Amino acid sequence: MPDIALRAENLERRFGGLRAVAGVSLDVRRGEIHAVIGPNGAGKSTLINLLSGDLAVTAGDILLDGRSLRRLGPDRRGRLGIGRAYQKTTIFGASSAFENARLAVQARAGRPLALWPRRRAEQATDGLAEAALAAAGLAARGGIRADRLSHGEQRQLEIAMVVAGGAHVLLLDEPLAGMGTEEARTITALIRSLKAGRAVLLVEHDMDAVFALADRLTVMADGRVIASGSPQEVRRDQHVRTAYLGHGDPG
Ligand SMILES: Nc1ncnc2c1ncn2[C@@H]1O[C@H](COP(=O)(O)OP(=O)(O)OP(=O)(O)O)[C@@H](O)[C@H]1O
Repeated sequence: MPDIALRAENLERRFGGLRAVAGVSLDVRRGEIHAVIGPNGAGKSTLINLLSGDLAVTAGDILLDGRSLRRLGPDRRGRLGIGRAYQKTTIFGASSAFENARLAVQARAGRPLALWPRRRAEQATDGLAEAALAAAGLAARGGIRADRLSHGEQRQLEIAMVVAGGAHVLLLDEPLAGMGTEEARTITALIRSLKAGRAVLLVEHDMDAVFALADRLTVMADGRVIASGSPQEVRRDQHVRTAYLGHGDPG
């Protein structure tokens, strides 16, 4: 049986007369990176917003391990294990990278850790924060003020915070946007390392990264899925080549 963590069923979102997402179904399995690609305006960001709970669905459903999330807001979804890396909006610039990671652990921990003896709770929180920083390649940068980190490191920190928050489903919206080659390589390796034990949904315009990372690819255009399958299958799909990738080889 496929190990489906997150499922979108006939998802739809209208903005007035526009169907930005028009009946999208897809699965994200544990241990896999499922990339969603498509031209500008295809509905990719809207889809991520529907999955995270930042936007309400017009129709359809979202299932996390079989449980409907449709009526839950982003905070509830976060506590159930859906983590979204927002572009810098969650980082406190004046706090250190470590303190940011620590806050993310505390936000997840809530009551359970609060019931522990104070010293033990603090040690556990620190340990989880350090582990998350290490997982994001920032083990040596914990003491640096977040606003002094490079652009790429700040993106690493956002990912560390999602990991620190205990997410097992990760929603990544253009994690490579605005990155230089070296930074993109670091983040690509980081994303690859995250899929062990987690389900990753990745929206990304960098096709080199997409084809390097994706285990499964869904192509959207005009709010609909026009193709879905392995990267090799999608690459061969004539409809996709015409609609999006152009006639040339995508890379
Ligand atoms: N809040 C909104 N109100 C009205 N229309 C919206 C809103 N958000 C998105 N849209 C429209 O929905 C469609 C899909 O937009 P969306 O941002 O999801 O596409 P996208 O695939 O993420 O594009 P890009 O690759 O440029 O980020 C577009 O036509 C967009 O103008």
